[in-house]
Amino acid sequence: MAAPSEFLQYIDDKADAFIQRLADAVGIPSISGDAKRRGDVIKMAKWLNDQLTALGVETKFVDLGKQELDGQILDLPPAVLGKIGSDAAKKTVLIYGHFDVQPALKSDGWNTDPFTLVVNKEDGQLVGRGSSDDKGPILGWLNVLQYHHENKRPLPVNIKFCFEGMEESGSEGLDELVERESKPGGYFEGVDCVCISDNYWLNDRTPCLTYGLRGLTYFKVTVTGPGRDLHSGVFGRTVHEPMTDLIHLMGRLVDPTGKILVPGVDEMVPPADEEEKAIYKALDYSIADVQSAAGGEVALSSDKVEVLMGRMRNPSLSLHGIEGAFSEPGAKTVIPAKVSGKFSIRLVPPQTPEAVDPLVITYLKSEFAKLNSKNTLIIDNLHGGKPWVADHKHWNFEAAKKATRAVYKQEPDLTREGGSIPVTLTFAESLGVNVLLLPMGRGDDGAHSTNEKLDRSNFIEGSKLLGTYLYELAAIAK
Ligand SMILES: NCC(=O)N[C@@H](Cc1c[nH]cn1)C(=O)O
Ligand SMILES: [Zn+2]
Ligand SMILES: [Zn+2]
Repeated sequence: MAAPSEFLQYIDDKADAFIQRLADAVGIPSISGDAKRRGDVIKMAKWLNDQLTALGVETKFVDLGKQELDGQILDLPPAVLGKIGSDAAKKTVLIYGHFDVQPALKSDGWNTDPFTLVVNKEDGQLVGRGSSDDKGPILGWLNVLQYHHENKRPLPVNIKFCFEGMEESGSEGLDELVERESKPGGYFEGVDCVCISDNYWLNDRTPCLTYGLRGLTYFKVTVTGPGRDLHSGVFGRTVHEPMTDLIHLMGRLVDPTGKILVPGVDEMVPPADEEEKAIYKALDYSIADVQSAAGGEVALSSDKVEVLMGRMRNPSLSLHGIEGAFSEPGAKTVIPAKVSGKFSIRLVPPQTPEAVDPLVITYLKSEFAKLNSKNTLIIDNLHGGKPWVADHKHWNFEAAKKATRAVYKQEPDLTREGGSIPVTLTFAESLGVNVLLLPMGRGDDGAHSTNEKLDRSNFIEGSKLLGTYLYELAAIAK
């Protein structure tokens, strides 16, 4: 069943109003990882709830409990659940998205205020934190709802919504909710398939459907010893310096070619055979794409297949930062008393946090022991999630393929994503249904980075895609 042309026209006609709504959403700095912004994440939950109810969705907030962050006990932002339609003759699709964002400061290198959406008339870019990850896609669903509500048109499928405000910080509390509500009599009872729009095309020209995500395990490694910060002229070469120990440990985790040095981690993953490599070779991707998205000529290899496998089917270990280190301008001659290094490992099947974490912990302890340092090592695992791979021949993917052809007049790439959305696997396992990732944004959107953007055409055509997918779902026999 093709989407009505009236729907497609409506999305074009309302484009400016939809962009204004995106500006309103971006204007709420809903940073889940910053204790000071927790009120804004909750404000964003309320904003989204108001939008949904105004468009005819029956909603409810679900309290997810409390969290300890930066030494404070904070309320977790509520999940926003919704449902619209209960026609037993129609399929029921569960839509997930997240309304929290990554931190962003103008001083990180943004050209404009991250929380004021800038509409660039020349190149059509909508610049602001969350424009692509994940407020734009969430609002794409609202755009679809608005057409049906305003024009009193029935939706082609029943929809259930699950929106959370902690995705960028480990989705605390969500797995329990999903597991509970997937049981008979639960909120998600009757769901036939799941759709998540929260990742990106591989490049800036070819839409894609995504059937895999990497998992994640995130560590904080603290080295402490001195009772307070010290003068390096007085204590240099006199005491064990926490930063020296930490840098040594961090330097033993991964080599400059990306090889993970923790014994057993890379080795868990079987090498790709020629048949699998052919999948990556066929994708519309080039070294120029990765370099243009990265903003520098920094690809690890000149072989496209190697680069794609590094992102899609191999694990990676990234060093993220050091808390407690001197990082201000100037030349302070300090020996920091306590420093915490942060790193994470992206996991691929068959890796799980349960299998990888002990290897990391044992290795860090043995490397630290070799230093004969009198400092203390503390290892914390902050959060984790398993990788996920789906059947891309399922009717859920078929519907999305048809929708992509209809809207973009292109065949979508089939990709595995390098990022992580831990709840995806929980949906797949708890509900026992197929999960599809249907991205709206492009590979160069700069999610998690400075000057994050969503192209106007991706927002508008992407809204058409999401609506058309619902019509194509309705047309396919289960
Ligand atoms: N768009 C999905 C995404 O960005 N997911 C995050 C999840 C995460 C986990 N810990 C912090 N963030 C990702 O980094 O992949
Ligand atoms: Zn996201
Ligand atoms: Zn993200």
